[in-house]
Amino acid sequence: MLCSSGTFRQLNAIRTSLIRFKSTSIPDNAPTLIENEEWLGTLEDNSELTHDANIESKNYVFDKHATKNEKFDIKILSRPPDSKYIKIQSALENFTSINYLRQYNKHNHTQGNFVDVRIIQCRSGNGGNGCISFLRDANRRVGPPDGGDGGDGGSVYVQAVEGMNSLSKLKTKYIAGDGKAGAATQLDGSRGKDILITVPKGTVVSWCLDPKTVRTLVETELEKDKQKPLKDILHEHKLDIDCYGRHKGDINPKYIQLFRKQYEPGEGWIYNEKTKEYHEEKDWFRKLNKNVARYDRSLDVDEVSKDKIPLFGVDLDEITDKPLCLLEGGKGGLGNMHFLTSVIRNPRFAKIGRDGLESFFMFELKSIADLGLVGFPNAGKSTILNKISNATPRIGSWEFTTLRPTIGTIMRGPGAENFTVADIPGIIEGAHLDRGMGLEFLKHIERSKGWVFVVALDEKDPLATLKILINEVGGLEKVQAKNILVVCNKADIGVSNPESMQKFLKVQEFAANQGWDSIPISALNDENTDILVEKMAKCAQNIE
Ligand SMILES: Nc1nc2c(ncn2[C@@H]2O[C@H](COP(=O)(O)OP(=O)(O)OP(=O)(O)O)[C@@H](O)[C@H]2O)c(=O)[nH]1
Repeated sequence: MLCSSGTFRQLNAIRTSLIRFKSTSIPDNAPTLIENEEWLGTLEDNSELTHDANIESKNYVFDKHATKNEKFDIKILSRPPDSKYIKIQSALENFTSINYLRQYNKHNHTQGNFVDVRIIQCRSGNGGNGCISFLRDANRRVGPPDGGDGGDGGSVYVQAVEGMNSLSKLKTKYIAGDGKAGAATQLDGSRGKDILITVPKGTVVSWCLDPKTVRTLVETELEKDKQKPLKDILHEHKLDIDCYGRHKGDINPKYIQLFRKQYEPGEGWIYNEKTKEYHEEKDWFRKLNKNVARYDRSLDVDEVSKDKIPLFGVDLDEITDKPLCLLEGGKGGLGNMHFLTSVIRNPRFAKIGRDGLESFFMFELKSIADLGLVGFPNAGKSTILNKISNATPRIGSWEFTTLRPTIGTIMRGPGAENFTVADIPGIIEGAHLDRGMGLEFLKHIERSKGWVFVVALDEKDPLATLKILINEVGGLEKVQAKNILVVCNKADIGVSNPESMQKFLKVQEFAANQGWDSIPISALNDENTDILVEKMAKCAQNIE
């Protein structure tokens, strides 16, 4: 395009003034000298910072989800004011999964897609480093500092969602992204990528040990005594842990304190051109660092207050609306633009980013269904589930057909609520004494609202069987805390035999004395199964 010389001169004048304006302007989002001095001034307070001041900042996030029941034995070693933390000691078995360790081959964890325990390594991202940079333009070789801050490291979150019923999709490692370093022209580094681990409703997430460390210990112990049961090894070894209460002054341990590998307050500088030693000799740097050390301490306090995991686990028994932060990313380091003061014109230093956190977590799927079927092998549990639900469990007339839980959803048509039922691995007599699969099976129905005891009427004494079952799952008192229904299956066998009727009546009387409902059915012939569904639906409702 052609233009007259006058217009050209005008355009040129505008361009020059724009360039001049740009080159001489002080960066607009960098803190000014006055702001920096004010900020450093606020750090001059000499009172001691304690993490008590901030203790509740993260706890409320977990409060709703921290498991209510104290599930295992702990010994208190010391408490404040004798120590900073509530120091506890507890057996190793509480911080690992026996089931997980028993099955060295990870494929053993699965039957189909069902996986109920995983030990997972998680790491939140490190913060990016602050940048050392100075504005440069045609007029100034070294202008004011303009090094941006490092980005914060990504965090690791967990959330219980609809539509999952296994932990099989979880990875063995989740690593959040590191924050990017800050850059010249006040550019802050980008935030590291967050990680969201989605799990099924009913998952409990607890802090645990690195399984490799535990295996090494187990192997060493087994070298000494090959016969020693795994359970005993894990029970005998104790672990000391630093804990914290629910709130300031609480002397009962509720949270495990996690610690970052972190620099000491006043450390964590990066220097350019001049060395650390050069700076440390200068009064102006020492004075600045005294204040910045206090800033570091405040970060420390903030981290300590956030880096806590409920001692007995995070109970995701409901869908969580918002993800819960398991490990928070490290904060990004300050760029040199924060250290411009009337004394320090050329801050050739910046702060490094804070470290992220690394930890192992045990994910256990605890409540897998509203109801759990409880019965010895061959009682007909799989057949029942097969008849009343969409599940297709394996059925066989031999013991231990069911090795992993099968979950069936019972659809009750419009207007009626559906419910889920789990057929769990067969209980055998002595399971509570660790025979067979031990009490592993119990954890799947521990949280179920109701238990459905299944006995077979072709047995000699179904009532005696029922009593043994009650004993195996923890005794009458424990059972009474649940909604209970007693099912007498195989009612077709000896149907014309009055003895069979007598067996049912005995069971019914015992059940009624406990306030429980009972029903005779023949799962095989589909007899009484419709009434069974109605009774089960009642059993699956919340206890008033
Ligand atoms: N006669 C008769 N046989 C039944 C009835 N219900 C189940 N059976 C048979 O009993 C055997 C065992 O049934 P399952 O349903 O596999 O028993 P289970 O309790 O699930 O057994 P595990 O999976 O080993 O715990 C099978 O041969 C079934 O056909 C019934 O009502 N009447």
